[in-house]
Amino acid sequence: MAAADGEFSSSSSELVKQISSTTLSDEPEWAQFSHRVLVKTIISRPDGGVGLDGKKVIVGGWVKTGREQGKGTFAFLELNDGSCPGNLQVIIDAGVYSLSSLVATGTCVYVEGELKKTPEGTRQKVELKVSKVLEVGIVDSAKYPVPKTKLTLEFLRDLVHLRPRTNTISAVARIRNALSYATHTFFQKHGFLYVHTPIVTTSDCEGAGEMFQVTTLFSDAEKMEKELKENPPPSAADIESANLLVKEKGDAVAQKKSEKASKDVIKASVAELTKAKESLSKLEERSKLKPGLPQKDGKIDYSQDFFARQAFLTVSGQLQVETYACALSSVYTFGPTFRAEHSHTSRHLAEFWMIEPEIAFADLEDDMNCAEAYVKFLSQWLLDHCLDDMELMVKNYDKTAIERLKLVSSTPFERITYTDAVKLLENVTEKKFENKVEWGIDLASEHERYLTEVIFKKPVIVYNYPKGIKAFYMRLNDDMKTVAAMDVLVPKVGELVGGSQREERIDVIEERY
Ligand SMILES: NC(=O)C[C@H](N)C(=O)O
Repeated sequence: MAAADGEFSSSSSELVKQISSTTLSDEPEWAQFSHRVLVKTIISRPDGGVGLDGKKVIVGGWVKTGREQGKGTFAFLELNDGSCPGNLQVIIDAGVYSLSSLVATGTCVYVEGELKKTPEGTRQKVELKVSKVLEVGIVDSAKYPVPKTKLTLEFLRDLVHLRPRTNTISAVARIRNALSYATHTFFQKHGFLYVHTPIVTTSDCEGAGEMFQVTTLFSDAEKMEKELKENPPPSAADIESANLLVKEKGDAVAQKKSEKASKDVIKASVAELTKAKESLSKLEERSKLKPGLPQKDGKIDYSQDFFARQAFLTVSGQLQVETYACALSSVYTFGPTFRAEHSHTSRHLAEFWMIEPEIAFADLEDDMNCAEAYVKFLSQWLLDHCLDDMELMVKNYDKTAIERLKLVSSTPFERITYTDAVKLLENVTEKKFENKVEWGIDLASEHERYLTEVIFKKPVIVYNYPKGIKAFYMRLNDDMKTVAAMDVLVPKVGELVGGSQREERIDVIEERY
């Protein structure tokens, strides 16, 4: 196991070492599908871009800050294109373009120029001296709502179209992107197949949480109400007269027949009767329309819903992906999941993305090895690929984030049975837990964090949980009291991963279900 972990964590840092030790190209890296050079490929080079001194490039981005200088003879722009948190410093002479229309924060610019080494000691290693402004999307600085100053995340919720331009939201987007890519890289590298499980489903897994219902009954009912208002249903009198008309027309046909009228006359009379019958049945059909939700036996009639039964947004793709594991062997899902819990904490999101691997021909130890290797791989990946964004997180949100990534990526996780973990927690005297510790309880977040942060000071895997607090599909251990389940706990978060060995004995699972 240690060998496997070592392999995962070193492989991505090895890659970074290899990249940085190779000779840097002295040509800018032009984007493949847009006519420009990404800012990241200039300023994030190990030499800070110095090797590109004198090279012509085109860049595009949005001005973070801009200022006119030298009594309006030139302007400095800090240009960000989202490819990395850093900005490229851009200098434009007044002779090249009207400076006042470029300097407002948020202005979109697409410019051509030459990269120049900056004097020793300046923060930037290179800057762009613009020779031509190719495009400008101007901004009215009096109205632009995302100024240089920090805005609260709450406030940014109302600026949906502009918030990706803020340091925080763009860093989060890059970090999520990196973690998604790392997730696929990890599982693909280990031969797992990516399976898409349904987002709309009738299954609630093991009752993992409250579900959001997916239904068209409400919009159908609203449409119906509107329609009935515009076009009221027929009254009893309308139906009565339509009935009378059918009767009249029927009598007329009989009359014509008894008079032995010509074929054409009878045919015409029958056609009138058919018409009267059709309009009666239409009226009868419409008279059945009722506003509100369809009901049957005092309950909502889901047979009239879109799927002819109740459907929900998925809380977990596990049960569906298990069916694929029993045909394709090791598989994983990675997609959005939804929980309608009215608990508004950072631990309870209504919508989140979940990775659910299912490993064939494996036991709990394989499961723990996989979880540990995956968490280490992601941590190392962030250190290797998103250090600049993580530094922003450390500065503004979470002082120890990088320290913890280093710890998680490099330290073997402690493994302890639930029973031993409870014993350790029962012996704690220096702290009073809000929730009493005793064998059989579901460990609360305070217990999990105490184990990982105070007792072990590193990630911990707790395994073999009491069967009473775990799902029916987890394998019953020989002690008949615990199941082969495990949770990975990490400092400051608590539970990060949960998993188990599946019960393969049909009689045991049937009894527990
Ligand atoms: N809910 C969990 O965390 C357990 C996980 N679904 C499992 O596979 O065992």
